[in-house]
Amino acid sequence: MNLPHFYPVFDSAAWVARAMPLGVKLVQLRIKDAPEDVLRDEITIALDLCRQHGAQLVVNDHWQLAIELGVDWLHLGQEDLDTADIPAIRRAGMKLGLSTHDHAELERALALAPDYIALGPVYPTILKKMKWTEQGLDRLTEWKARIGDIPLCAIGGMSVARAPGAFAAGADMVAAVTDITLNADPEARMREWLEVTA
Ligand SMILES: Cc1ncc(COP(=O)(O)OP(=O)(O)O)c(N)n1
Ligand SMILES: Cc1nc(C(=O)O)sc1CCOP(=O)(O)O
Ligand SMILES: [Mg+2]
Repeated sequence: MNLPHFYPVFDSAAWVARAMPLGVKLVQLRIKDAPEDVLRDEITIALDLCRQHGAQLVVNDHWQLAIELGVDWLHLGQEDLDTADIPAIRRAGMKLGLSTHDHAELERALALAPDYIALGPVYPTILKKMKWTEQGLDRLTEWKARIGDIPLCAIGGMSVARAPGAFAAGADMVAAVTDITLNADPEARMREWLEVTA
């Protein structure tokens, strides 16, 4: 499967609106802790924006809403897998990306035949508290050898400067949050990302 190499992750449709005119073709909407009506509105707006611009929207966590709203892609972590209805997600024709952080999680993910596998945190992240320390680039190489043709996404502390190293180590895609959202000029930063991942 040919997925774009740049995969920004945002917490609102407003960010998706900023990314679309720049030519971003794959974006994740990752909204934690919002009421269902807000989530529904945000996903609907982001989905419309992505469709207008020929981009793919990945919804994080909220698989029931993603099915209801006709989203094509879903991202789930290991805890999400404990409660998600994978057969229902597959029946809805959705493609699935899964988080992994250790070997057991990787084997669990592979058993579900995902459409991409994410490994993180490749570098330390300031976005959220995690029990895993940085995985490092060698781990990306190890993951790629194990998963073969399944696209591998590097996440956690990724930056424009770090992206080439992740690709050289075996990543097919690089996901980033704060390198964009905390930048003084997020649009310029996204353009840099598009250049380095072209
Ligand atoms: C591309 C990508 N990789 C990993 C994650 C993390 O998912 P998860 O472990 O479920 O944690 P939350 O993002 O839900 O806090 C992701 N969202 N995207
Ligand atoms: C949401 C997320 N998941 C991770 C994982 O390792 O599963 S790391 C991460 C945060 C990514 O944000 P930033 O690019 O700002 O480090
Ligand atoms: Mg999750």
